[in-house]
Amino acid sequence: MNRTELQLALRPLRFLDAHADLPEGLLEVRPGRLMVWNHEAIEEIFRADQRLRHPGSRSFKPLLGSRSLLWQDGPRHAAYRRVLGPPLRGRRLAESREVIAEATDAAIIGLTPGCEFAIADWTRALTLRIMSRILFGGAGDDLVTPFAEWMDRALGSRRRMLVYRYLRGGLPRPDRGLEELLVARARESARENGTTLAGRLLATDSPIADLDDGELRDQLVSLLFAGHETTASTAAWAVFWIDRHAAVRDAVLAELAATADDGFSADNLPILQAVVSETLRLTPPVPAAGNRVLVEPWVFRERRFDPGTVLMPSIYLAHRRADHFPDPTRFDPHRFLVRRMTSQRYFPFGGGTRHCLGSQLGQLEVRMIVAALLRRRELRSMNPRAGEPQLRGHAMAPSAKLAMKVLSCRD
Ligand code: HEM
Repeated sequence: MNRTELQLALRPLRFLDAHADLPEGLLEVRPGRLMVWNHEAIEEIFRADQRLRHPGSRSFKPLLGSRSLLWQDGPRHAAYRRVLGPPLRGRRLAESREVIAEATDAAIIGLTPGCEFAIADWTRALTLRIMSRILFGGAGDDLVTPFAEWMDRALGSRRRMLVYRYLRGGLPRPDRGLEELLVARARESARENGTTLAGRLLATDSPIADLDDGELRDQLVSLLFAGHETTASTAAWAVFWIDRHAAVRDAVLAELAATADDGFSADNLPILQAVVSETLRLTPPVPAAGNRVLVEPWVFRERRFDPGTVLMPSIYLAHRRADHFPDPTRFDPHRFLVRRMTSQRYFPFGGGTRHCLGSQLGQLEVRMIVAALLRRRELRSMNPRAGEPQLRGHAMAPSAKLAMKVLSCRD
């Protein structure tokens, strides 16, 4: 490992901030490994995505499994997207609305006046329950609790994560008992309720119905992981940013007071949606999209990159370019009300053939959680300095120390 890689591993955000102004938007971390945030290069990479390889990160492969759809390529990957994509977008999202509303309702009841709670833990527990119900049809404490404990063991401490990554060959797998429980729950759900995500994965007419237990396990873990950590961080950051900006809070509250919409329609709640978009810009839960590996030579601005070069699209750096986002470190949802962002400059959900399958579901959850919280509780941050951007695993998540206090109930 060279000096640059060491700095990136030990102090990733400080390292990224120090390079944000590099005009070319490219940085060779070591020979054959390129961080990319130049918008023209990003456009080329996402356009060529089908011809690139997506091998996944060394540390996450043991966690999610070597056959996770996150690093499959070719027809098998396309089949996964055909099966999982439709229920997670468009009108079919209405099927998840009740699940999100019920789970959020139950979580808010526990927030009584005077209580202080860690916002990131609270949103994480909630979004894991939601994802578990969408996947299996039931939240199941026997499954959700050990899953959350395992995630915390793997990602809860940056120091521990570095030890796993560099000394133990990757993040830890869950206990065998939990893996077996996940698989059994999925097969049971598919027998009883074909409309769950597990039911769709295992439907007899699905192009991937031949899944063996090992490959099924990898997809269940991947969906639970990708579907809750990211959404939880976004919701927690959104609550934090709203708390820090009184004018934004007032504007969102006024918008909510003028409609009965629970957050389902972004069109009815443009200011709340702008808050979600700006949260995803300034504190993107996934700071770098998945690694891409060149299969053919690539020439960009007269520089030639050989096959085998690993490209790392940096969402964090692209979102902090001052020429694209004036005063980039300022939280300003207004930018999303006056301008349409292009997908090479703003890509919190990645792009190309790997564009996040849950982008619409994730934003829906965040809107509904934030809308319900603001409507029903008056909150204040107890220690805003703990809201300093930081990483949990590879993801950006507020510190477990960031606490909110319930000042009063509004319902
Ligand atoms: C605000 C919430 C979320 C954010 C910011 C987010 C972000 C991302 C990003 C950056 C990628 C990588 C894309 C790339 O490499 O180009 C990704 C992939 C993925 N996400 Fe999300 N995600 C979110 C919510 C969800 C949810 C709710 C699900 C639920 C199913 C989900 C499922 C996936 C899957 C399956 C992939 C892999 C897609 C593929 O490789 O074909 N995500 N997400």
